Amino acid sequence: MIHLQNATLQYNMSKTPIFSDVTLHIAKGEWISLIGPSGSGKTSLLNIIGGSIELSSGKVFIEQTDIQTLSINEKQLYVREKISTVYQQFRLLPQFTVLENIMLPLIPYRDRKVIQAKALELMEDVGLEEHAKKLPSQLSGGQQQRVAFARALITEPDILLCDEPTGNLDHDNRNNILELLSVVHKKGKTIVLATHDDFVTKKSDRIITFTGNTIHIGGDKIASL
Ligand SMILES: Nc1ncnc2c1ncn2[C@@H]1O[C@H](COP(=O)(O)OP(=O)(O)OP(=O)(O)O)[C@@H](O)[C@H]1O
Repeated sequence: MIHLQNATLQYNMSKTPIFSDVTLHIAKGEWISLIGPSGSGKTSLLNIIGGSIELSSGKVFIEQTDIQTLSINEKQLYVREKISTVYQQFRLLPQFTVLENIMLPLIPYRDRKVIQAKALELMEDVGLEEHAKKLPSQLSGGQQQRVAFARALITEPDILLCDEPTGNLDHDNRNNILELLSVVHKKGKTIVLATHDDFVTKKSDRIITFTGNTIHIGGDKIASL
C-alpha cells in the first residue's frame, strides 16, 4: 500500500539528513505507530506519504504509483482520493458548524444532499449527532477531535495519517479516539500514526522508531546514517 524506496530526506538548511536510504513497506490494512523524540522526523514522514513534501532522493509509492513523478495537480487529485490526515490541533474551521466542517472535503465534488446524508451518518458513528449545528468552539477537545475524524473519513480514504491525534486529550478522550481508530482499522484502512504515548502504540500492528538519525522498524534496524 505504502512503499518507500531508498528514501532520504534532508531539509535545505540542514547539515544532516532526517533519515537516509530508508526502504520500508506498509501493507494494506496495517496500523503503524511512529515514535521517537521531538524533531526526529515523524511528521516529516507523514508529510512525505501525504505528498506535501518531497524526498531529497528515493521514491514514494502509494499502491503502484510513484507519487513524486506526478504533476502537482495529479498528485493533489490522487492524494485527495486516497489519503486523509488528522492533526493534534484538530484544524477545524471555526466559522463553520460541526456538520459543515465534516462536509467540507466533499463540497466541491458531490451533490450537497448526498454529502449531508453521509456527514450525518458519520456524526452518529462518532457519537456527535446532537451537536450538528454547534460551532467547534462549543465542543470539548475530545469532541472536536471526533469531528476531525469524521471529516477525515467522509472521503472514504484508504490511508489515514494521524499526527499525534491524542496529544491534546485526557485519558477518556484518548480512549474514545483509540476506539474509533480500532473501528477504522477493522474496516481495513491503513493507519500511520505519530505519537508520544506508549499506550497508543500498543494498539498498533507495528512500530517504527525514529532515534534522530536512525529508523528502526518492528525492532529490526532497517536504515541508519
Ligand atoms: N519544512 C522544514 N524545513 C526545514 N526543517 C524542517 C521542516 N520541517 C521540519 N523540519 C525539521 O526537521 C526535523 C524533524 O521535524 P518533524 O516535525 O518531522 O519531527 P517530529 O518527530 O514530528 O517532531 P514532534 O514530535 O515534535 O512533532 C526538525 O528538526 C524540524 O525542525
